[in-house]
Amino acid sequence: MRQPALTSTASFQALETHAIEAEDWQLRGLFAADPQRFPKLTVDAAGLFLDYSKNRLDGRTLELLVELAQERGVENQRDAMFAGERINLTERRAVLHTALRAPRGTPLVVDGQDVNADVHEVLDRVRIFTDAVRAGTWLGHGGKPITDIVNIGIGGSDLGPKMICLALRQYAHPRLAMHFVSNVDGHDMDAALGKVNPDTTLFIIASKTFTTTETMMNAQTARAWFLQHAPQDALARHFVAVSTNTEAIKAFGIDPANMFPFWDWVGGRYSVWSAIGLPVALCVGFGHFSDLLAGAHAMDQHFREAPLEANMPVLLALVGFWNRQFLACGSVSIAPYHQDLNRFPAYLQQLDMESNGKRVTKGGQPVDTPTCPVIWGDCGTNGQHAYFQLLHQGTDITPIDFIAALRPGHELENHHAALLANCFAQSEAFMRGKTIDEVRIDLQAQGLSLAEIEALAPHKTFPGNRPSNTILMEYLKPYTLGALVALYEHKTFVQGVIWDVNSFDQWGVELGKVLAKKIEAELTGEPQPDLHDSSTNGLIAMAKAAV
Ligand SMILES: O=P(O)(O)OC[C@H]1O[C@H](O)[C@H](O)[C@@H](O)[C@@H]1O
Repeated sequence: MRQPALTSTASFQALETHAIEAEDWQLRGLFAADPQRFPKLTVDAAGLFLDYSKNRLDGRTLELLVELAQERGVENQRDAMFAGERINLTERRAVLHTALRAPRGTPLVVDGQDVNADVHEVLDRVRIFTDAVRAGTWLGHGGKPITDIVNIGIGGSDLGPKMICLALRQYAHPRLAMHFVSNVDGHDMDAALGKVNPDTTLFIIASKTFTTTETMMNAQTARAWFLQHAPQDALARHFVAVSTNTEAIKAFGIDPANMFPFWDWVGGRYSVWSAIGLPVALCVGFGHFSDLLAGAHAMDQHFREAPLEANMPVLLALVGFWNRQFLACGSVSIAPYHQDLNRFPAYLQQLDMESNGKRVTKGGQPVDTPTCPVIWGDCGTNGQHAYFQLLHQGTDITPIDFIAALRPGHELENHHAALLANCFAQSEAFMRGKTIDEVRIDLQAQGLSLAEIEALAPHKTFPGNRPSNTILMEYLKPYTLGALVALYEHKTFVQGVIWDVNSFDQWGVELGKVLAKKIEAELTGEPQPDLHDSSTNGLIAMAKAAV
C-alpha cells in the first residue's frame, strides 16, 4: 500500500508543532525537573540496557513518536517481514534474516518451502565442518591440521564475520588465525598471503552473488598462489565457498560438497547469521555461534512482542528519527567503549547507510524529509583525544551512541573503572556542558585577572545539551553481541518504515561498478577519451604513464 508523504501525516505535523515548543529545552533542566527521568527513559531487553534519557525529549515527545510509528505501519510491516512477505519490492524478495536465527522446529513456509528446515540443514553442515577443522581432523593436503583461515569477501561478506571474530576474540580457537581479505587492492591479499602457509590454510570464498569483481579477483589470485605450492586435487581440502550461486561456484572449480549455501532472501549486510558466519563458527566454535544466533533471536522476539513504547529497537529508531528530523543532526557517532568492538562502527556504516541511504520512497517519489544520517565512529577512549573536540564545541550537533560492558573480559587492574568513568563522563559532559559562569568561577579560583578571565571564558565554555544514548551489557559475550547487532538491524528497519524507503536494496553502488569496468579496460588497453570528462581522462593518462 502506498504511504502518504511523511510530512502530510497527522502525527508528523503534531511532532512539528511539538518540536517548536521543545526547541529551547535544556537537558539539564529536564533532568532537574524530573528525578525519575532515568527509570522512565531506560529499557531492558535480551541482555541489553538502553538509556535514552540524555536526549532532548520528554514523555509527550515519545507519545507523539509512537503515534508516528503506528501511523506509518511499523507493526504491520514488521509482521510482514517476519512472515516472509516480499517487502524488498525493487528486488521482489522476502527479507528473512530473522529466520536464520529462529530455533529448529519453528516452521516458516515461504513459496512452499520450509525455510526453517533449510536453515538448520545448512547449520548442521556448518557445525560438522567447523568441528572437524577445530578438532584438527580436517587435514590439509599434506596431512597437517588447518592453522589459518583466509576469508575472501567484501561488504556484507566481510564486515560481519570480521567484526564478530574480533569482538569475540576471547573465545577464539588458539590454533586458528583468522585473516580477512576484502580489498581489490593487491596489498590486502599480498599481506595475507605473506602470513600463511599453503599446506595449512583454508580459504573461504564468501560472496552471495559470486560475481563481485573484487572477491572474484582475490579468489583467483588465492587459487593461483595455492596451486604454485600444491597439486590441483589439493584444492578440495583448502577451498570452500559460501554463496547463493551454485553454478558459479562449480565454474570456479569448487566442489559443491564444499559449498555452504544461503538464499536470496538474505541481504548481504544481514547475512552474518547465515553460512557467511562460517569464519565466526570456525573461530569461536559452533556452540558460541549458536549463542550469537540465540541472542539475536531474543531481540527478534522482543521486537515482535513488546509494545512500541517499551520496544528497544523502536525507541532507538524513534529517538534517532527525532534527532535527525528536528535537531537536524546529519551524522551519528558510534562510540564503543570496548576495544574488541572496534569494527562495530564500520559494520553499522554498511548496515544503516546501505539500508536507509535512499532518496526516493518505496513508491518512487522523492522523500520529503532527510533520511539516514552519516554513521561513523571509533572506540572510546581514543576518539576523545581526536574528534571529540568537535562533538563538544563544534557547530554541528552529533548524537552519540555509547556502548559499554559492565564487566571486562580481562583481569588487569584499574583499567575497567577508568574506561567506564570516561564513558559515563563523556555522556554527562555532552548533556550538561559548562556554562560561561561556571567557567568564570573556575578561572577566578585559579587567580586569573578579570581581563584574562573574559578572554579565556568563551573558549572554555561547553554548550552541552547534546544528545546521546548509552547501551550497556553485562559482558561482551556471543549472546549479547547477537542481541546488539539485531537491535541495530531492527532500528534500521523501523527508520526505513518511517521514511518509507526500501531498506533492503542498494542500487546506489551499481553506477561506480559499471564505470570501473570500462576504466579498467582502458587502463589495461586502449583509452577511450570520448567516454569521459577531462579530469577522468587526465587521471587515466597518469596511471597509464606510470606503468
Ligand atoms: O556477497 P557479495 O555478493 O559478493 O556482495 C558483497 C557486497 O557488494 C555489493 O556491492 C553490495 O553493495 C553489498 O551489499 C554486498 O554485501
